[in-house]
Amino acid sequence: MSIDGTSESAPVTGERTEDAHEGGFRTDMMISVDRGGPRYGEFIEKVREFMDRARAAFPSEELVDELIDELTVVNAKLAAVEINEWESPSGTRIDLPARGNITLPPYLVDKAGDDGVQARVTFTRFHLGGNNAAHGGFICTAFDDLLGMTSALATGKVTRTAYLTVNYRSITPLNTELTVSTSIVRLEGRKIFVAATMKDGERLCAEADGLFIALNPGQP
Ligand SMILES: CCCCCCCCCC(=O)SCCNC(=O)CCNC(=O)[C@H](O)C(C)(C)COP(=O)(O)OP(=O)(O)OC[C@H]1O[C@@H](n2cnc3c(N)ncnc32)[C@H](O)[C@@H]1OP(=O)(O)O
Repeated sequence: MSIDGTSESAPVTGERTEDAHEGGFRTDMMISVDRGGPRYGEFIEKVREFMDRARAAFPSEELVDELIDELTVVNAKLAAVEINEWESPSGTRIDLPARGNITLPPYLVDKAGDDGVQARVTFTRFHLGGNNAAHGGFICTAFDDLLGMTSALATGKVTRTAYLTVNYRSITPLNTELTVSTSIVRLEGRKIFVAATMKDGERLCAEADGLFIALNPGQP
């Protein structure tokens, strides 16, 4: 059944029409660790493995034909259970790496407080930039999400990125557990200045500084 229960194959709109929007990221994130059941995390890992394998594969024409048929079946099953962004397990399952959100590189949070976050992130073949190094855009994605989390925890408010500057200091390897540490630089009214590092052991791979803005009520 689709979001409104009227169509079996509604487009992926993410719209939520039955409730007024309270801000860029809803104040009630409708966090749950139950959605999708106890094996949902395993499902997400299979999807991530698929993304890695699709990126790495050189299939024959016959295999491509076969895969298209199989994926058509899988996509139809998922289309039949589409739901809005607020209630989807992907993004709200805080018990899973990166909240079960396949848009993000998988990370595990070790510490999260109002002064910063420490996490371990691992880039895989899907995140390849070139020559076995991570793509810079995915490094930025990891920083953006973990700094967004940092800003939210420091203020208790819904925030959005105003700017994010990333300096790539050395090669960021794939298939290696990297540590990300974030901190609050200063708070000025609605402005949250933040910073972060990403390291492979002691080696600095990348660092970031950013400004997040606490949204006003109703701000998109
Ligand atoms: C636990 C869950 C964790 C979830 C984490 C998710 C993280 C993901 C975060 C994102 O990726 S958000 C998506 C990317 N960002 C956007 O799409 C934001 C698009 N831009 C906007 O919506 C607005 O420009 C913004 C909300 C950032 C600011 O607009 P406002 O109208 O609210 O603020 P305003 O323009 O009045 O500026 C407020 C203050 O910030 C300053 N400011 C705003 N943008 C700035 C900028 N870019 N650079 C420097 N200063 C800036 C501005 O000068 C001013 O300073 P003062 O108060 O001192 O006068």
